[in-house]
Amino acid sequence: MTTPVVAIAYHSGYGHTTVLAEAVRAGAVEAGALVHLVKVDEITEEQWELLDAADAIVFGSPTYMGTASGAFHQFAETTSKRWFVHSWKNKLAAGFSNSGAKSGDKLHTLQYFSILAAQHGMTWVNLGLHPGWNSTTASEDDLNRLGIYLGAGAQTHTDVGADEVHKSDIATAEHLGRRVAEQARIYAAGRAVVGA
Ligand SMILES: Cc1cc2nc3c(=O)[nH]c(=O)nc-3n(C[C@H](O)[C@H](O)[C@H](O)COP(=O)(O)O)c2cc1C
Repeated sequence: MTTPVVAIAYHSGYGHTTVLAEAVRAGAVEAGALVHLVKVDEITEEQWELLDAADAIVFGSPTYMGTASGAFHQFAETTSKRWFVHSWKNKLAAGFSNSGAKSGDKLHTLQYFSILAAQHGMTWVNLGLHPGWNSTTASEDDLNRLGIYLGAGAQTHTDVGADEVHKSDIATAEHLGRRVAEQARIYAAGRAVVGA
């Protein structure tokens, strides 16, 4: 059985989104993937090559002013060199974001990631979970407590440290990592069968 390679390309200004990136990594490793964590604001040429060789790239950023951070946008603009030659075409993609407010417009950040993926011809992997915390019998500790389908969302109060990222959001990010690794394995096996 092939080992899927998952890269997590993320930015975190103050460490909260780093906790989620590490959770995505833990989930993907649990599902048998080889995982590379790449901080996009410190990316090296070797790490660009890791992204180029990955089966899946998971994009992550805090939501700043209703979108991904400036550092992530700078990275995204630099990916245009890959876009020109379609070198990321048919890789899998997914995303996660953290915000201070419950919504905080982070859906827009996830939509932005999915459009970035589409521009590269990548195939988007959604969260694959029903919403949690949406009935009187549900709990704030449910998986996907923020009820997002497109990717993994997290909310962390703006006056707490990275050690207080919500455990449900961490578990949801782990779920995304497992799902991306599982989908990458299925995709790679299918490609081997059809010779693509
Ligand atoms: C410049 C800036 C802009 C922000 N914009 C938003 C926003 O649009 N919506 C929101 O809910 N939180 C916003 N926040 C709060 C961050 O999303 C939140 O603190 C997050 O946990 C930061 O993650 P990080 O530590 O990985 O940078 C903003 C924070 C900063 C510093």
